[in-house]
Amino acid sequence: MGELDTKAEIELRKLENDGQILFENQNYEEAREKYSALIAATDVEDPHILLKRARCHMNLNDYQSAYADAKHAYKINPKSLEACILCGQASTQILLFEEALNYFNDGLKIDPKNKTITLNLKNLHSKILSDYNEKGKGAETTYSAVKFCTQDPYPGDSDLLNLEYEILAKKYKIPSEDKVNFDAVNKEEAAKHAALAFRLRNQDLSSAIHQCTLALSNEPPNLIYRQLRADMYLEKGDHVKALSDMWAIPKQNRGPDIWKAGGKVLMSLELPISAEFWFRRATKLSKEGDDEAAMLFQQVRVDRLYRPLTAGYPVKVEFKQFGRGVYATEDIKEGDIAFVDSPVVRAMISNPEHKIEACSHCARSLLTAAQYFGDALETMTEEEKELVNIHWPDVTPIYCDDCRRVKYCSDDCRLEAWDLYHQIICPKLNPASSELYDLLDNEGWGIRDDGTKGEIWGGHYSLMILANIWASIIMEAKRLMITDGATTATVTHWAKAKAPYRRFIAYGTTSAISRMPHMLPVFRRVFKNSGHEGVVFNVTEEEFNGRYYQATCNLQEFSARSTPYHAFMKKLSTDLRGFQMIKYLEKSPPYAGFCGMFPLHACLNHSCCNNVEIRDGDCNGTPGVNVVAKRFIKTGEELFTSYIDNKLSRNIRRAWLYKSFNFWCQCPQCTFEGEDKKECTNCNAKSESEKAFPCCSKCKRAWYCSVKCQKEAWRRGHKNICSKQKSGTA
Ligand SMILES: C[S@@+](CC[C@H](N)C(=O)[O-])C[C@H]1O[C@@H](n2cnc3c(N)ncnc32)[C@H](O)[C@@H]1O
Repeated sequence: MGELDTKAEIELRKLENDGQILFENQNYEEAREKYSALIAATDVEDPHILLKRARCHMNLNDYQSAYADAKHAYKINPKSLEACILCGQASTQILLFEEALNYFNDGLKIDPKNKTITLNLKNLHSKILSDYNEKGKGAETTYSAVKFCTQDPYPGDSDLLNLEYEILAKKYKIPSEDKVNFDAVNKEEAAKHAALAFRLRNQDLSSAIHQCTLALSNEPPNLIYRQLRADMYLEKGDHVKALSDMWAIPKQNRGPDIWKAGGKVLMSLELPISAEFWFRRATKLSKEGDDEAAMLFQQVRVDRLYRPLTAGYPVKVEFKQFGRGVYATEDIKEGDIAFVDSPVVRAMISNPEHKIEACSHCARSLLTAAQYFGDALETMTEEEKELVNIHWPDVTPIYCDDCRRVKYCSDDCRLEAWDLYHQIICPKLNPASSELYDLLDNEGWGIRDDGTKGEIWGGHYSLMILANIWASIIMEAKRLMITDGATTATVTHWAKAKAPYRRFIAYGTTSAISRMPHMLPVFRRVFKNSGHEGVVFNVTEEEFNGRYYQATCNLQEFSARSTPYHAFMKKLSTDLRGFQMIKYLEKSPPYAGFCGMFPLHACLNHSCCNNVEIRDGDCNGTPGVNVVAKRFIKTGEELFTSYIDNKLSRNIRRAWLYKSFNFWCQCPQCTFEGEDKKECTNCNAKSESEKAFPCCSKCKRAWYCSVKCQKEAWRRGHKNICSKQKSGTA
């Protein structure tokens, strides 16, 4: 046996040596074959061999395979500098720029001065820039958010519409069906009064309206007179009467302008569903050419959806050129909380380095004394240990009774999670879902359907975000179906169940399925079983892509601000013996990281000179986010967060934002900062010599061809951004 082993070992070593020699002789094809044979022959996955094969792939321009091997090596040993570099290089080639940046940054944590990484980062930036230049700056001004937003009705809107019609009938005496008197038509008499009305319109509006009324009493079905009177009522500011006339014009005869004008009146009467209905018709009839109608539609919709969320905060959500945005309704002082928000869905971020337990439902930290104090706990005196025992809160997790794979901080959380989503993905009830937890435990790796081992989930965030979204949609559809006494979940049930997630926009340039082709079958297996016959949910390709990018665009990291350590400190401060613990309490506690989708926070647009920052904070007693003013924000001003590292140079910032979020940033920082030393930041004149233009002596981020340009730029806005402290989202 021993001899056989040795023989096999010799064979393996020979394969490795041959591979090395072939590689050195630049015969990458054959070297790759040797390494493949070596990998197939060994049970133990060796990151060194994987990296060697990855290098062969790189030289053969097979970047996808190089990335797969390098990532495999990185998974086995995330502390390998080589793996970080190769992962970064391969992902740069396949245009996964964010991944590349993350890998290079990981590498810099291991070796902060690594020259290869510095060079590769330069290469990455120039790749992003060439992408940016290719796509062109022509797109900069053509962006209009309204084109991306649907006008589909929300489930339940038809009931609300009927309610609004009742209000119109009762309060404003506008009947839902027009009851026009078609008897006694005297066209000649009518025409005389109408002619007078036209003549008087610019001199005496009230008399003109009176004449038009006489015309209509002589010829009630005349739609021209009715529209004329509606227009004049609008001019006079008598909106309800104007609406009454517009209402009396049969639907098929209303032109887009009437629908739009009626929508405006309904908007002013605070009847949003009817207003949406009228603006929708105006948009449709104008063949989507009427941007004002489309914009008004979104403004009404946003107001009705977000007003409940902003109640009690000095902010409101409005729809403008860049879509939804958050605006101050009162002055907000520096350091004040503008609003707090809790996630509609959340999941823990996997951090194999320090795994801090937390409640998987509400994100409360379950940090133990052993995790905080480490080895010091062993060496403490008996009295000190006693202090820890008495004052460290009980953080024993409560497991799901059935699967025992999910932890909670309390029975309340366990029960709530069960009711809202967990029973759909509890492995005890739905065995297929154990795959999800296995993938979580293995950072997205597992055995694929074709029997090979490799990465299955390749997202930047926890796959439980998507799992929890779908599970909660299924649970809600099921609940609605049972409440209605139905045996199958209807289209309306599904639409209502999905409604909370319609608030989040999605943007992505590549297909999530092509990025991780092995994941969709797993989700399909898990969600086809809801434990209820009439509730069948198919994770379609569109659903997978859409939700994947919804999460990508809107997720925010957060963690519980108050941890068991803080509770311990508080209790200790009331204990006279507490002082002896001070020496152990210097380091801040480790946090359990979560990511979540927050409905109001997701409306914050980006600026490179952001005026708010996101901090961890409680919302209704559970961990959420606080949106805090970084400086004084005037009433009416928009609140901006930052999506990126603001310290990057202008062109890199803009290229990143374009690539990841599909917009060219036009914030003051981008407007009044230059990127080319030989181009005047103010007038765009190019330097005729090799010499750069003189730069702003303060911030050194703008170049001017003349003192005149410098002064002009300063006045126009450079002074507001010059030397402003740059910071990313906290
Ligand atoms: C998290 S959302 C912010 C809210 C978004 N405006 C909406 O209507 O849902 C991110 C998206 O908002 C838009 N956006 C954010 N900041 C922007 C800016 N400074 N200029 C143009 N569009 C921006 C982009 O479409 C981006 O993909």
